Amino acid sequence: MDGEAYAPPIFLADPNNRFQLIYVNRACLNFGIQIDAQFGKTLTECIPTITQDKLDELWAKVCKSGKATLLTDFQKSHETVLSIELSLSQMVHAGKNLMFGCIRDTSEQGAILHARVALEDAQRIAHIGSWDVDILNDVLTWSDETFRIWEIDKTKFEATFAAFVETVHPDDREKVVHNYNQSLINKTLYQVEHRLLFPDGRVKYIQERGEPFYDDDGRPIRFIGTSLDVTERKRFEELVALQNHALDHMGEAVYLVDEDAHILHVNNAACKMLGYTQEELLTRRVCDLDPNYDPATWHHHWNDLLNQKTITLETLHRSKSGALVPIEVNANAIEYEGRRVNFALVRDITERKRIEAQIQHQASYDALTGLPNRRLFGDRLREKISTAERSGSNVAILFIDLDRFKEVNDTLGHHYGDQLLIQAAQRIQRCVRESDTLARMGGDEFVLILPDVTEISHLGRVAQSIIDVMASPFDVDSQISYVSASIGIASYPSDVDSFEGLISAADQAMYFAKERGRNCFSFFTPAMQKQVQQRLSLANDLREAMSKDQLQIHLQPIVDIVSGQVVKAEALVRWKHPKHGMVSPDKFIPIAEEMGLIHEIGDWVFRQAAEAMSLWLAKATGNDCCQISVNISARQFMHSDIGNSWVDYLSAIHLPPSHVVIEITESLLLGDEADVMVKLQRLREAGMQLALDDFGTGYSAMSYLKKFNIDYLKIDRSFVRDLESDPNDRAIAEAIVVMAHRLGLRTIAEGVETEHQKDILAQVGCDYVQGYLYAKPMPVEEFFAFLEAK
Ligand SMILES: Nc1nc2c(ncn2[C@@H]2O[C@@H]3COP(=O)(O)O[C@H]4[C@@H](O)[C@H](n5cnc6c(=O)[nH]c(N)nc65)O[C@@H]4COP(=O)(O)O[C@H]3[C@H]2O)c(=O)[nH]1
Repeated sequence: MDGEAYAPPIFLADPNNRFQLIYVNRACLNFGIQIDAQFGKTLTECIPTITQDKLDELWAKVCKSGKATLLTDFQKSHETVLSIELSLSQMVHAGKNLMFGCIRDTSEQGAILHARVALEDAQRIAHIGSWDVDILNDVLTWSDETFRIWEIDKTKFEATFAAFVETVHPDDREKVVHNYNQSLINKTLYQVEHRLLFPDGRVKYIQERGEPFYDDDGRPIRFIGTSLDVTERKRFEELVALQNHALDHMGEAVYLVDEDAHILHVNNAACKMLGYTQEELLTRRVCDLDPNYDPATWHHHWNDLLNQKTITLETLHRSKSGALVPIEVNANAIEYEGRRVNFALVRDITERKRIEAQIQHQASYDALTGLPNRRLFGDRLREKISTAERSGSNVAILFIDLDRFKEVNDTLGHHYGDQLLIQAAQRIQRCVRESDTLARMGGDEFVLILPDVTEISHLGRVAQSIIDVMASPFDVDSQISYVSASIGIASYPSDVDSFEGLISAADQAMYFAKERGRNCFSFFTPAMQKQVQQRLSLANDLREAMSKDQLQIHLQPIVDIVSGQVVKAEALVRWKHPKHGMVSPDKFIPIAEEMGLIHEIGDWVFRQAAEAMSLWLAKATGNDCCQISVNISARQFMHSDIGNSWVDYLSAIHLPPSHVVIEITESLLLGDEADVMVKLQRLREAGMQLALDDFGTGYSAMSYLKKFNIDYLKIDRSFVRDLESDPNDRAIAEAIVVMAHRLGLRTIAEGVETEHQKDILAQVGCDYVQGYLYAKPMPVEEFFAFLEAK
């Protein structure tokens, strides 16, 4: 292509010949002015929009000021009309003054201008600048927007690549240059993200993209590209990253779930809770994790959520290992750009569930034995009763109370008692069927529910087997003890027709078994009801017995077996009940113990006995070694400060303590040795003596006798009773006496009713005798009369 192709269209016209065209160049041909065919035409014929007058006017202007311009339209072709600018001047050619004209297509320039303005606007709006590197000349051209993004004054910028690099954040320069060079070398797209650091400390994020151009020899000549200000996007991304970071560091799991239960997002806590990776969870639906949701129930749940906006529920999610994790879900329906999602906060409530279960267990089970407690027993019994009602069957309960447990507990300590209860529970459990319920009602009371009882004899067999398993000794920390069981049996509906009635009936039957001598069972009978009521009313009346002077002491003489002299007396309490007459201490002492009245009663008996002794001393002639003995129960001894108050009292009434004997039972010596020792020692140091009551019936551990400085052994009535007929009892009595004497103790035989018994006791060397043979216990006045009569 020659140079004219790029030259602007120019012409020469003769002003003196109606502006006839005398020259047009080839650019005019391209422009649409046909020179060959049209040569010799006037300018107005070629460009009809210019009139002759207008040309004259323009020529006059050229002649005057050297140049003139005209904007007009030009019908280039049938369809195209151009806006053209004619730049006119004069030129002398061949002695003629000619009009020289240059034509410029302003319509194209306008379009370019318009396009450039539009591009600038677009760049400004989009924050995209453009740049162009002329590599050969190291000239960098920036668009206006690039300058704006860079916040650089056009006029003050040295437009080179090096100058551009200088504008980049120092930490990012290396990366920018590296990427630029790599792109040039590899002929690849240039992409980089870098920062601009402004003098005031602000930072902008720029994303650059560019493309290198090469000449035919492969040399890079040009590099053009764009710069996008991504600061806002970056800040948003940072914010999103921060939010994700925060979500990932939340203790609670977060799920984002769509309408179809697809998991859209989960945080770290969710992954950790279920053992899945985030990718794994994002391929799952809630229905895949939650056994409580299938697509239908999920849909239902979704609708509820949309209605209520927020729902809190408990469910289970299966972890990767297959374990079910109990969770609490706080689901929130949220809408984002028309899309509804469930933003759920999910908490692992395994620990809470465990504690709840534990509390539930504690509320229903006895902590010591692990058996159902009174509450659960109640629920189960009600359940069995209603089943029995429907099926017409019988439900029985066995009320089991451990005999002498309180004594063991008081004397051997609570730890011992607890361990014994555990062992007892295990033993009873061995006697029952799977369908039976054994519960602990508290203390030493157990109850057994036996549903579907068809044969009453079965109940007896179960009760007996329980009694049998209790017979073997209990061994706790190598300390042996014996505890038996008393059992009461009642059935629904054959004995009673209510829940409460059944429990009370079995309880009454159990008391009856106790009264029958313990270690046995009793079936409920209506007569028991009456007895229990009596017992209850006794308990009520006992509270007032002291204040209403209904208690008395009776004295029973104790006789020296050799001299036949009354040398001692035992004080035995009596209750003269206004309605029931004399109530035996065997009946009311246990009630007093249960009610805590034993201390008051015991103190009162002691003082009465001490006063009686003082009187006896005052009346005695030459028998100043006489003594009075007072019973003290293990409970009374363990839970009171008897030593000091009694010693004080004796000194207040001027009675030498040597005239008092305290009768204790063997069980007392098995307890907290140190405490018992101290208390007993205090009594002995004060001068009182100690007698061990009911010897032979309990533990009969000889070692205690010496250790606790016992003075008298009282041979129990049960050995004395059959002395005449049972050679064993005689042997036992003799053994006790021999052993006691060896240890320096003296013996008192209780319950001596016949001369023959007395003779045998004398033969075996017993020291003292007490019993109906001499006298029954009698009021104090009678006792003195009895003494005088002798
Ligand atoms: N069959 C028969 N019985 C005889 C004979 N000689 C005496 N007895 C009875 O045997 C019991 C002897 O008292 P214990 O073994 O200490 O047994 C006493 C004692 O353990 C307790 N007790 C009585 N008074 C008190 C007291 O003030 N405090 C305490 N803690 N317990 C007492 O009540 C138990 C029963 O006392 P009691 O009914 O007075 O019964 C007395 C007495 O009346 C006899 O020859 N034949």
